[in-house]
Amino acid sequence: MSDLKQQKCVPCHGNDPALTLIEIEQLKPQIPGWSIVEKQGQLQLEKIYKFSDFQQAITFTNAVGNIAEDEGHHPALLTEWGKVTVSWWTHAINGLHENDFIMAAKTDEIYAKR
Ligand SMILES: C[C@H](O)[C@H](O)[C@H]1CNC2=NC(N)=NC(=O)C2=N1
Repeated sequence: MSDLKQQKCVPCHGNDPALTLIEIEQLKPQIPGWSIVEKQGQLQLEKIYKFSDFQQAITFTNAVGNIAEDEGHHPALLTEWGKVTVSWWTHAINGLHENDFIMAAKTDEIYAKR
């Protein structure tokens, strides 16, 4: 399988099935440090990134927002002093799609290159 962070999100209109638990377990090793959490009955990818002040956290938040707009796939972002909590899931299917793993990998790349 090619590197997730090099992939583009595919349009998801709610017809695709959510990933199965087996598919999720197969993809998870490619996004180390991300947790699978269940919120309001939906599986989501979640990761907390650490920073040394608020400015760095908000700069990272904006960079993640920019790739979300580029890819047409949007996260939940909680920006606090010194940390940003990023959550990816696919609203259209109330669950996880490969797009979420692609975006998680791209989020890690932004953090690594900041
Ligand atoms: C029309 C538009 O592409 C859709 O509403 C997109 C926008 N961004 C999205 N982001 C996420 N995370 N899930 C979606 O289902 C979704 N749908």
